[in-house]
Amino acid sequence: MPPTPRLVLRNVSCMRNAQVVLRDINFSLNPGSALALTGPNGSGKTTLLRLLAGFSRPSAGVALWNSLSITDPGVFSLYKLQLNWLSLKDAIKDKWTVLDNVQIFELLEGKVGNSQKALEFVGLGRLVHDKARMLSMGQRKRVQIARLLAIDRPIWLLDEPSVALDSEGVKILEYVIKEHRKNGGIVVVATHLPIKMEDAMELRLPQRFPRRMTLVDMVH
Ligand SMILES: Nc1ncnc2c1ncn2[C@@H]1O[C@H](COP(=O)(O)OP(=O)(O)OP(=O)(O)O)[C@@H](O)[C@H]1O
Repeated sequence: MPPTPRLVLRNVSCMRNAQVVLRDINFSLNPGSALALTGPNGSGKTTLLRLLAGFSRPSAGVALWNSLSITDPGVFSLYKLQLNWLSLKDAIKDKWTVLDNVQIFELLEGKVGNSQKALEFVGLGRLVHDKARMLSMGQRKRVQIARLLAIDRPIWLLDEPSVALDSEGVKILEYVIKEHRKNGGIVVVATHLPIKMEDAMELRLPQRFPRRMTLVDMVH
């Protein structure tokens, strides 16, 4: 018997403001697998990530973790401890040091000793004692990647993780995703920018509303 997929979306649809945002989405993710969510602005990538995080419920269909519905209260309290969430809202406290901004997540996780190493790994070793307000946008994104490493939970849900990263930062991101998958982690990335993830599935969400033809469409 093949193993039960860890994460499954079955016939999932989602309505927002009386409009269908997602229609009949199906996929399964096993330990070590990755999914790239792509599609135009407004096609529902973040909405789908939020469903996977259990932040909202599907209007139809079901999201399963180990065959259990993730939105059932008893299941969600365990499932949420499996998740690492990275989004454009970085939850970085400007008045805290760079190290504190990672360490607080590690401490809340009941762990110690990972934050400094994680920050060094993402290239912020020299800045650990600086206030976070000094960081550039790309450095703030690196802090978020350091949190992924310091907390080290199995399911990573990443919304536009490479925005603002330079080419070295993108390579670091690709490397940590690869290592996480080698250790049996699952990675779901919503992105407009190419991120190399070997053997990743791609789900391209369709344009929600047919657009009028633009000058760019006419040229092509
Ligand atoms: N809470 C909400 N209430 C109403 N509509 C919403 C809500 N969240 C998202 N939407 C709508 O759902 C659609 C999909 O939004 P979503 O943010 O998921 O798209 P996206 O593919 O992530 O877009 P982008 O590439 O611009 O980040 C949009 O039309 C958006 O306006």
